[in-house]
Amino acid sequence: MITKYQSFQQLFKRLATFHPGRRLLSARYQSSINVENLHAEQVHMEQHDLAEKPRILVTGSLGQLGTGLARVLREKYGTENLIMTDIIRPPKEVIESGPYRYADILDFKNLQELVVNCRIDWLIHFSALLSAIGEANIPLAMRVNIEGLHNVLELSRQYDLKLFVPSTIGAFGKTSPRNPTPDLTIQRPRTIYGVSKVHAELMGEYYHHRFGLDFRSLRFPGIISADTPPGGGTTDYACQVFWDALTTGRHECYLRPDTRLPMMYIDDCLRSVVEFMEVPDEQLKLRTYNIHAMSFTPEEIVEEVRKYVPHLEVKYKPDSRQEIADSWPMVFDDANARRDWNWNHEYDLSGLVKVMIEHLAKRFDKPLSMKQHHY
Ligand SMILES: NC(=O)c1ccc[n+]([C@@H]2O[C@H](COP(=O)([O-])OP(=O)(O)OC[C@H]3O[C@@H](n4cnc5c(N)ncnc54)[C@H](O)[C@@H]3O)[C@@H](O)[C@H]2O)c1
Ligand SMILES: C[C@@H](O)[C@H](N)C(=O)O
Repeated sequence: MITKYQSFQQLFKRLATFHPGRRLLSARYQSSINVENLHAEQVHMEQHDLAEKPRILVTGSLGQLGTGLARVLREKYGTENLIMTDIIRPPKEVIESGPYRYADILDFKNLQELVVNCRIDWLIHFSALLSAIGEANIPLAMRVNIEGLHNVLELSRQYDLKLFVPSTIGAFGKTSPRNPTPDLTIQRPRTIYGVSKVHAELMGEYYHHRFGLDFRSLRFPGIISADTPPGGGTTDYACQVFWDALTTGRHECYLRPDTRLPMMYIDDCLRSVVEFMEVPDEQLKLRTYNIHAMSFTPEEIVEEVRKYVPHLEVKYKPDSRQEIADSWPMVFDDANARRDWNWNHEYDLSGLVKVMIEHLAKRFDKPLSMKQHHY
């Protein structure tokens, strides 16, 4: 009856390798004793498995990164396979774009129910309080960033989920080498955000070694996007400057003009998550990798924006975010990501400015003039 596969074990092994919910299959096949039915079942399971894509739950999906990631993942894995969650009342377009559920990262039972009822295979954990907003509400940041992480780690262990938790340039501090900052070095951040991210990196690595959890993390630079506004970080100025350039023509920057930080355009960031989640486990030498694209100062990005908006006026008025920025990497060393899973960015500073200006010009209905693209 078993034609292509020599034995029951061989068939089970093959099916188990390409099914994301390995435990379910293993339970099903271990308890199956009707060898007569195996051939029919094999054909059925293979068809099913080839068509099957991972079912993914994204926490904190209405933030700067989540909405775009949901769009990208839905294109790749199917609309119904991606469940967006957050504690925010969703706008109409989100409700119309696919499944959305309320999920507070502090409510373990509710998350558990979602994982079970929606048959989740991958969990992408985006809920967090970012660096500046975290300093403004440390008790809440500890709950969301640390207790929240404990919940997703436990859920992922119990249900054998592949877990992605982003880390950040903020996971380093003044005592880390800052130009460039390698993957493995001193990490003594001085923000609750950074401390919670180092905790996440270490806990994920621990769960990986202790329980075999497929934990993956990328340390993102500051992410720049035109769709959803950033959520209270230290790198937000690099998004705001575009809005201001195309609306008021005036920008007040809360960092000194020479503050150098690593940055990345959102399309590169979202692509990195998709590519990284698909890398075979045995190819990964680390559970957390730095990824880099470009590095610039406020005065450098302003100079580039002025190529499109020459009348842009900028004032510099450093505030408490300056101290945070001064403790972060200036340039990320991402050689390991490039070597182990072929990470590569597409957007440099001029590419970033061009695409941001094009997006926002459309949004604010300001057509690009032919002459040097100036407004
Ligand atoms: N944006 C960046 O520049 C950047 C850079 C490095 C790393 N990251 C990381 O990427 C992830 C996403 O960042 P983002 O920029 O989209 O952040 P964001 O602040 O824009 O979004 C975070 C989301 O978490 C949600 N949230 C807050 N409390 C919650 C709770 N109790 N339960 C469930 N959800 C809750 C918020 O409603 C929000 O939608 C974060 O982990 C962040 O640390 C972001
Ligand atoms: C860098 C990143 O983690 C976030 N944008 C912040 O500034 O807090």
